[in-house]
Amino acid sequence: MKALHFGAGNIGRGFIGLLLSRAGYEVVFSDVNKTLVDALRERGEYTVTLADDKQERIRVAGVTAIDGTDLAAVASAVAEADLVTTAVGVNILKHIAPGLARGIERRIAAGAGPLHLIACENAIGGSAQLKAHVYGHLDEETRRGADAVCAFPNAAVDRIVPIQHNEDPLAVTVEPFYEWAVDASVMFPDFKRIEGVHYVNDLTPYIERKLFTVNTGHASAAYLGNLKGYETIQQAMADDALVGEVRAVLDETGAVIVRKHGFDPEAHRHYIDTILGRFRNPNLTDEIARVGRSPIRKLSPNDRLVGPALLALEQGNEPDALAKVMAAALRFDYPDDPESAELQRSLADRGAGATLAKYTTLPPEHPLLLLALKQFEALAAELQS
Ligand SMILES: NC(=O)C1=CN([C@@H]2O[C@H](COP(=O)(O)OP(=O)(O)OC[C@H]3O[C@@H](n4cnc5c(N)ncnc54)[C@H](O)[C@@H]3O)[C@@H](O)[C@H]2O)C=CC1
Ligand SMILES: O=P(O)(O)OC[C@H]1O[C@](O)(CO)[C@@H](O)[C@@H]1O
Repeated sequence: MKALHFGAGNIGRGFIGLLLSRAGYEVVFSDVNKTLVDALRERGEYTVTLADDKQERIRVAGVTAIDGTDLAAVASAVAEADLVTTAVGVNILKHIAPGLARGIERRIAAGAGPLHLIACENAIGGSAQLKAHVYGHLDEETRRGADAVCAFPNAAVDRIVPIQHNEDPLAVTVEPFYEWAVDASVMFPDFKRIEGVHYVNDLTPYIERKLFTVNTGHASAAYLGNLKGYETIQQAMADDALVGEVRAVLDETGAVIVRKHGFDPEAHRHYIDTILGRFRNPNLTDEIARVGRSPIRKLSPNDRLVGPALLALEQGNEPDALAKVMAAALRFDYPDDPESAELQRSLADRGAGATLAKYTTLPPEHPLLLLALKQFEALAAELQS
């Protein structure tokens, strides 16, 4: 069995590649990073280290790679695959779509069997977004053919994998915890189960609980930590006042999730505590620059900040703590991050109100933007004093 995985980065090697290899797949990575591709091809294996006291090292063998810029090679790999997964970043899905489309055309022409394509990105409806990009490159008849043999189950993936600073470009250190939930409701019957994957018939509660707790909490620690001059999440999480603010955010998102999906409030409190413990992991160094990266994506309407804040308002609650994190996101000034640079330019040119309206796509008078603007002004006053 062959799995084609797009993105040989931190999650690709440290999570998805590891689980697929353990499940008996030969894993073919597609990546545009030549160093990674060459090393995977030459060595055919890499090591994953678990970031706990034992520092267990796991050898992942039987892997190889193709050059993701070579459209013909990508199409061939898609044509031969038994499973396709991605961990490239949700904004990159459109760039891998042409190769997937050419491969799907070849599968249909050859009468190949059914194929699941699972986007393992931090986003709601990641695989549905991938499908829309791929279908944009197919004609009407091929789309009908693809409907019969391709399924794009959405997924929620959870494992903290910081940016790696190892001499070996393939070595990757990951937290021991992981969770991979996949929407089985759209999968073909009798699919091959992957050990470690949790198949569910309704993914929404899982992805919203994960995105609006792990990712909201992590982004909050990053943006609030950045305001205080911290460089790592571990530094930020050693600041009790800051942890109190992150908890206030997670109380707001927790109320939303518990009410919307009927989770047990006590169990959800326990989930929050576990996650705060994961952020503190002393065996990892996770940079605020990584966790806060792409602030425009993180301020978009369905993402980890605005998404739960809008739901809180719908439920009649004012999400002040979330609004403060939205305001703090505007202060995330990392010139090497293209989205941060764009946000800073917009802030300088248009001001906070218009910038928030542009990137959240909400009307300027929307109650959430008024709350975030109030928080932004309070932050500005605090920083001046
Ligand atoms: N790092 C983490 O802790 C977690 C990350 N995620 C999600 O996983 C995804 C990947 O994140 P990371 O692994 O951290 O990022 P990463 O930057 O380490 O890996 C992304 C990889 O995609 C490759 N890539 C870029 N364009 C490509 C293309 N056109 N074709 C093939 N490969 C391409 C890059 O070269 C890179 O190796 C993101 O959506 C992220 O939100 C989800 C859960 C945890
Ligand atoms: O990859 P993104 O969406 O930019 O955000 C980084 C996120 O990845 C994670 O490491 C795992 O989901 C989170 O802890 C963090 O919030």
